[in-house]
Amino acid sequence: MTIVADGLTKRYGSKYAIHDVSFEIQPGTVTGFLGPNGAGKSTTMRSLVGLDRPTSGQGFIDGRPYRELAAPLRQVGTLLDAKAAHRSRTAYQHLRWIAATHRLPKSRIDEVIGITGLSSVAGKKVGGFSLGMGQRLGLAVALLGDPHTLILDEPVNGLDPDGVIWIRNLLKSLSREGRTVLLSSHLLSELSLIADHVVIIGKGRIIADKPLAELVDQPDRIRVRTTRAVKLMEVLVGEQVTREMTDAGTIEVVGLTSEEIAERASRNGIVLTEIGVVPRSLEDVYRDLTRDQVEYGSNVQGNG
Ligand SMILES: Nc1ncnc2c1ncn2[C@@H]1O[C@H](COP(=O)(O)OP(=O)(O)OP(=O)(O)O)[C@@H](O)[C@H]1O
Repeated sequence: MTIVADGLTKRYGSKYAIHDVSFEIQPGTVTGFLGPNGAGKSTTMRSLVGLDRPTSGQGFIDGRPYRELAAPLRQVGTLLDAKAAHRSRTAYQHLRWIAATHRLPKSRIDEVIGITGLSSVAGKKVGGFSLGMGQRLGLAVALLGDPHTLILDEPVNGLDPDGVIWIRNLLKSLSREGRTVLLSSHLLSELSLIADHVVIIGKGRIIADKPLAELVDQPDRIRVRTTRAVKLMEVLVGEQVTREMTDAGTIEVVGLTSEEIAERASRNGIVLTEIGVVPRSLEDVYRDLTRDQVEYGSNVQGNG
């Protein structure tokens, strides 16, 4: 019950939207798919389910190309365009119409309406839905066939804080049932709460594919504060040491332990006013990995 991308490549003219993208997404995990704008997340996900035709390479769901699945909705649920519903249909009609294509019972429609919290608006026209309601309806469609595999493009987008917590719990419980969940998101802090595994794409190529814990398990970054930061910078040199003055009195060091830093400072008569380990977040790792991969970045430097 895996999702496999095998050398997926999609070219528009001379430009590669994705280039030789390969990965294997395992059941029982939530995998986050990350990348800057235009990196190729949607193209990859769409290629996996036959909505984009790759120039070369292939996607496999449960060992088969999507088009060969006998009952696709029962095998893989997708949320790839939340606005795909017909605006003049009600949410219930939209679900009933899709359920009919796979001979799914009406009881399942009621179930997914319940799961996605749409009960009070099921009779309303989709055209009047907010982005968040549209996302919930898109998820209801994805869950309709009770599939073992889910491919969701930005499912958290537009949800209110309660909705964000709801989807976090939903996706975690689906993965605990042994299902395979692949989702893209720009919300890194949220993703670090949901995902067990992370795949990062930059400029159409995979640049990381690791368990989240491994990805953020980097050498300790030690933050020290002192009134003599310039002098301390001179003292903290070494072949494997990188150090950066993050503001006037603060230095962040990688490659030395807290003890080594304190010892060098003391030997040189420098008083440290603070010393501690800076935890690495998914956001830090992501920014390091994608620094050169941003296609539509601004030139304005943030403070962080
Ligand atoms: N129909 C198209 N014609 C030409 N180029 C395209 C087309 N669709 C996508 N692209 C290009 O392919 C690249 C990948 O786009 P894609 O939408 O997959 O990125 P993404 O990672 O999903 O971006 P975002 O985070 O902004 O949604 C981009 O450079 C985009 O401009």
